[in-house]
This record gives sequence, structure tokens and C-alpha cells, in this order.
Amino acid sequence: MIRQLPKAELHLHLEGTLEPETILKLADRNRIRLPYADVDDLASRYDFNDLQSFLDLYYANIATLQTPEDFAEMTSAYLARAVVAGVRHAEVFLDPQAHTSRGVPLEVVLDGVGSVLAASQRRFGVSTGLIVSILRDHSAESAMSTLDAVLASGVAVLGIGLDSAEVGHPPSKFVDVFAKARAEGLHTVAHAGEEGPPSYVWEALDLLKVERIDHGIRSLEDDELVRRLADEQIPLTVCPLSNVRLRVVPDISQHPLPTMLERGLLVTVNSDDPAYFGGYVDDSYEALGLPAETLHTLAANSIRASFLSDAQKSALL
Ligand SMILES: Nc1ncnc2[nH]cnc12
Ligand SMILES: [Zn+2]
Repeated sequence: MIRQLPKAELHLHLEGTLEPETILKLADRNRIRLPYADVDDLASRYDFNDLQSFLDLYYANIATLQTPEDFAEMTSAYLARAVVAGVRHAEVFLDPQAHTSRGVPLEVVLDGVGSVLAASQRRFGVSTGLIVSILRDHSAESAMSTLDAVLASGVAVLGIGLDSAEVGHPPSKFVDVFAKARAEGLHTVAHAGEEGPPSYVWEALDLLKVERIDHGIRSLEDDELVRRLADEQIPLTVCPLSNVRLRVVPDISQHPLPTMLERGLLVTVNSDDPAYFGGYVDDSYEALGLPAETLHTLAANSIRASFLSDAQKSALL
């Protein structure tokens, strides 16, 4: 039933879809030396204590992506799996700085990803949008030059996001970058309230003027913030399997998503980094163990919370 529900995926890092087998295949093809004996050795390292312990492995494995074909294959493999999950529209994150900072030209990254996204409706029946995500643990200057380079590249970009190590890197660091992105007509989202405090969610709303909050589950610690998010129906892209694997919540039965719905929040379910966190978006819906009616609500919310036009939303609802 879950796979039949038309849904949008709004919080998905393309680099987080690299499965262990793919990482080893790319390493072999590109002659990149990785410190893993085999697939089982690599997979055995997917036991994380927190966001940083995951990010360390995520960035290490990204080093296997070298050519436009590598980026294209990663993107195609995700879309092929997303179709199976019932995804009809995907707004996907890409971390350009994770590639340019290790010497891969921006054009290589954008050509590979962009060509597959552009053909996705025809090839997979999934409409797509690209959200260029800024690494918040890099400088504001690096963020601005990344935005400028992406805008100059001519690739179709839907929006700008903010990800990577949250604590110590508040949204306020990127006010100018987000102001420029908005002036250029991009949509805006930011990871906030994953490991960071509710004040980061306030900053993302008030200083970056984001249209959606990625994660946002720590918003529940602040009643006034919950009221604001509910009153303005600001979507939250929640990732239950990620929260368990990164130990933001102790286990899936204690995930606050049902409470968030009860409090009137516009909650959506997403997979974040499915190759690392034990499942794709259909698995994420299933893991919650919620009644069918609630799953329908969550799927409809994902379409409402997307950046599609009202006519496009109606066609999917
Ligand atoms: N869950 C997450 N939080 C922050 N940055 C990320 N980059 C990839 N996945 C992430
Ligand atoms: Zn994320």
C-alpha cells in the first residue's frame, strides 16, 4: 500500500544514495584506494554515534566520484529506486563543495547530475528539482563563490539548502548567501533542529527566510516555535530512519513524528541518506508503524510541501 501512494521526496542527499557495492565499484574503476577490505568491511562501519561520525564516512566515500558518468550513474540509480517507492516528484540535494574542495570541477558534477535530472520525467516518470546545498562547516565566502559558480553554470537549479555539521554553524553565518539566492529566484530550505537547538530553526526562518525546515524535530522543545511553524504551515522534512541511526532519537517507537502531527505541524517523511540509514522513503514510511490514514496524510503533505505549482500538485493528489 505504501508504494502505491503518490509521494514527493523532499529531503534526499544524492551522495547519500551511494550503496556500499557502488562505492567499491567506483573506487575500482577510478583507482581510488579505500581502507576497506570488502563490502562487508565497509558495511560494518555504518554504526554511527552522531551526525559527525556519519559525515566522516560520507565524505570519505564521496572521493570515489570522479567523472560525469559517476555522478550520472548515482543519480539514475536513485531515481530507479525512487520509482519503486512511489516517488512521483523528487527535490534532491547535492553538495558541490564536497567535490570542488577535493579538486573535481563543478562542471563535472553538474553535467553528470543535471543531465539525468533533466531526463527524469521521460525516463522514470519522476519530476525533479535540484537543491544546491551549502556546507555550513565551510566558510561563508566559499558558500558565496559556490552559489555564484552554480548560477553561472546555467544548470537548472530549484533552490539552495544548508547541510553538514550543524552545531557551531548557525544559519546566521549565511545571511548574505541566502539573500542573494532569494534575489536570484531560488527557493530556500535549511537543515535546522536536527542536532542543533530550536534557536537555529528561528534563525533559519527569520534570517534566511527559508520556506521549509529540514529535520526540525528539536522544534518540539520550544512551544512558541511549534505555534509559529503550525500557524504558518511551514513544512518540516522529517527523516525517521536517519534520526534513529544518528541517535537523535533512541528508537523508532519513540520517534516524535506522531506528536508533531498532533500538534498541527506540516510533517513529511523522507529518507535523507538511504544507503547509510537502512532504507529508502517507502521503508521510512513503513518503519513508523502508523495507521493507513496517517500514511495517506503524510504522502499528501509531501506533495503539498513541494515546490511544484498548484496545478502540478493537484495532478498528483
Ligand atoms: N542528515 C544530514 N544532516 C546534515 N548534513 C547532511 N549531509 C548529508 N546528510 C546530512
Ligand atoms: Zn539531510
